[in-house]
Amino acid sequence: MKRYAKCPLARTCGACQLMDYSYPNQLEMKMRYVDELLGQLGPIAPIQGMDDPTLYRTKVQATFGYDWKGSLVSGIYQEGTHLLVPIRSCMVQHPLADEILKSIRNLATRFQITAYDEDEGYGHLRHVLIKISRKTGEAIVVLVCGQWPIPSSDNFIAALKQKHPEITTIALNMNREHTSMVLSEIPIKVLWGKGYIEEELCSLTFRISPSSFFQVNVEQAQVLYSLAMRMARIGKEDVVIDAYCGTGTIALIAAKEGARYVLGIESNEQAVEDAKLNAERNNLTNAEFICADASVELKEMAKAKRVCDVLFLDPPRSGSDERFLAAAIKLAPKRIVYISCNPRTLDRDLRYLLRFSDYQVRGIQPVDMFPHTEHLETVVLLTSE
Ligand SMILES: C[S@@+](CC[C@H](N)C(=O)[O-])C[C@H]1O[C@@H](n2cnc3c(N)ncnc32)[C@H](O)[C@@H]1O
Repeated sequence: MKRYAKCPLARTCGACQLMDYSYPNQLEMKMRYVDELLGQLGPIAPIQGMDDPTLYRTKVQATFGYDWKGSLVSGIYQEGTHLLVPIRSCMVQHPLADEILKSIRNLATRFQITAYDEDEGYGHLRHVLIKISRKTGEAIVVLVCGQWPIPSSDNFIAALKQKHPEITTIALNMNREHTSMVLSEIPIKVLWGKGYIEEELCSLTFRISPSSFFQVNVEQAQVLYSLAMRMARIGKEDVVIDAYCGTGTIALIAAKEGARYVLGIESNEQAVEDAKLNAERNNLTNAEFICADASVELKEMAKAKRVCDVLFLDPPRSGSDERFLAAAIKLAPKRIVYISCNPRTLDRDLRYLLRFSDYQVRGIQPVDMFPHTEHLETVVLLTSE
């Protein structure tokens, strides 16, 4: 395992809660946590960590404000506070993000673009969201603003593009809400560029738009999805459902594995558009995508007695819900593969499935998708045989 220097900001910034521990110790702690929570439910395989647990994040969000000298800074709020910790370099983020943020700070100062003051409801730049492709090196930059236009907006965009030819999209999200959410509900508007980046995952190409979900650690996402596919054992005759499918990653990998038919269900319209284009881009004609609430759709499918051999679900941190889980039991797939970024809601949902059906947990596989933080992903296989 590669040696790395500990981050000097870890204690102040608070995003990397485990930075004080060596990486092997972090993996041990995560393993113990999963064991305490899920150990009674089924066998747990050793956690899959990274060889080099640094510079892995390809999605970066920074908040803008001022330091005590009045200079424009960007960073993150200290956990649970409104105290902005200025960050110039982060050891878990892709290095291009630090460079782009530095340029934005310099250009904003030059063009007298101010940081948005949430309490006063006054100022321009509130946050910047950056998404980077490891494969192509391209980047999307979303300017989250309380006011638009910002001073010299055209010159600012031209100068940013010139400084970073890697940026292929610059977009705007207006956010004047009193909220901790970075993006508001107002649709993101592309100001310049093609509107997406392309990433490679498990030998497929994926288009990622500014608002679509995509795993932030691409290297570990490949590990996660490969393990999920191994659990799913997809056969040539299998009908597969990928619920909460995002841009279609799991669905399309299952389609490539040779499933007869794959249906992806996702509630974010832009992500569904991306998923459809991703199917075309990868010449996969055995996958379809619909924009719907996963619980509503699965309930309809169960009512219509639709066939499903393998059901993947990869819900947000809040987990799935009883309507979805009850419909999954009724649909009776041969295998359920549950991918979760929150062991607590995973535990809650698994207990529901075990209580109200004959499904048994056959395998639990933790994957360290977020080294140095307290977060992790877990894949679980359930069958009723
Ligand atoms: C953890 S992400 C998983 C995405 C995808 N499987 C991947 O790995 O890229 C969860 C996804 O669920 C979607 N989502 C949230 N609530 C939903 C719902 N009720 N019905 C369908 N999709 C939902 C989100 O938009 C997001 O794309």
